[in-house]
Amino acid sequence: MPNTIPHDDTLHRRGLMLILSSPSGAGKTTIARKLLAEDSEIAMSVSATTRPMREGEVDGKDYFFVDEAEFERMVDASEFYEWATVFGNRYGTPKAHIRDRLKAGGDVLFDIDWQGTQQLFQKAQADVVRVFILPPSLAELNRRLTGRGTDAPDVIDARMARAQAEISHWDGYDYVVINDDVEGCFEKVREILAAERMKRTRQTGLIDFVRGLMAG
Ligand SMILES: Nc1ncnc2c1ncn2[C@@H]1O[C@H](COP(=O)(O)OP(=O)(O)OP(=O)(O)O)[C@@H](O)[C@H]1O
Ligand SMILES: Nc1nc2c(ncn2[C@@H]2O[C@H](COP(=O)(O)O)[C@@H](O)[C@H]2O)c(=O)[nH]1
Repeated sequence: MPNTIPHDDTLHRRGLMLILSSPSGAGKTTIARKLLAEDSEIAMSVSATTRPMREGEVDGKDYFFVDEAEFERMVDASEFYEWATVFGNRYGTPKAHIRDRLKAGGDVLFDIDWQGTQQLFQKAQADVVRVFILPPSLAELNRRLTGRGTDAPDVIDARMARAQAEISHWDGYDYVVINDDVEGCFEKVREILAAERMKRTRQTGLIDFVRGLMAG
């Protein structure tokens, strides 16, 4: 049995599913982009949506933009891990590639709402890490949605009107982080990810190493 310390620990643990949820505009996408830029062990789950594409978004990178009929076909064909209607549009997490990536020890990052989080947690409890991001205030949330400049005033109003209902799901998460400043929030999410990666139950590759130590 091997009793040397495994060097490449990506080969020695199961991947995890890191979920970021928040009311719209609190900063999930901002934190997710930073994480993806700095951490090569995590990859984004790209959702499918019926929402119209925003300026600057890229099909296949930000979302797979599909029409109602295609979304319905994907639901019928069981192509989604989870799906939900959010702000009047449909969003879903395609299964393709996620299972294989987790098995190979790669992590997957999800930017999904509380409904999707509940569904993923029911299906893959042991692999799921749930992080809820709060804005420092509702006024600041409004400023961020407006300042982003991607949505019409009626869309922003609808998202603000849902903000408190979204926040009410905060207690269905393992971690809650206030996104007051981007760097501070990002550091906290990074620390959560680092600690979760070290969980004994995920470090399957250590079993042989520990057995070797125990055997002397
Ligand atoms: N800590 C922060 N301070 C100031 N502005 C921020 C902060 N975090 C994010 N922002 C800005 O707020 C806006 C909304 O952020 P972002 O798009 O990341 O939110 P989101 O939670 O992904 O929203 P949605 O759910 O609608 O996709 C962006 O313009 C972003 O640059
Ligand atoms: N349940 C799911 N929710 C999703 C998914 N992809 C995104 N979302 C959530 O939708 C809202 C709005 O997103 P936006 O890009 O239109 O601003 C936000 O809360 C996302 O987290 C998904 O696949 N499943």
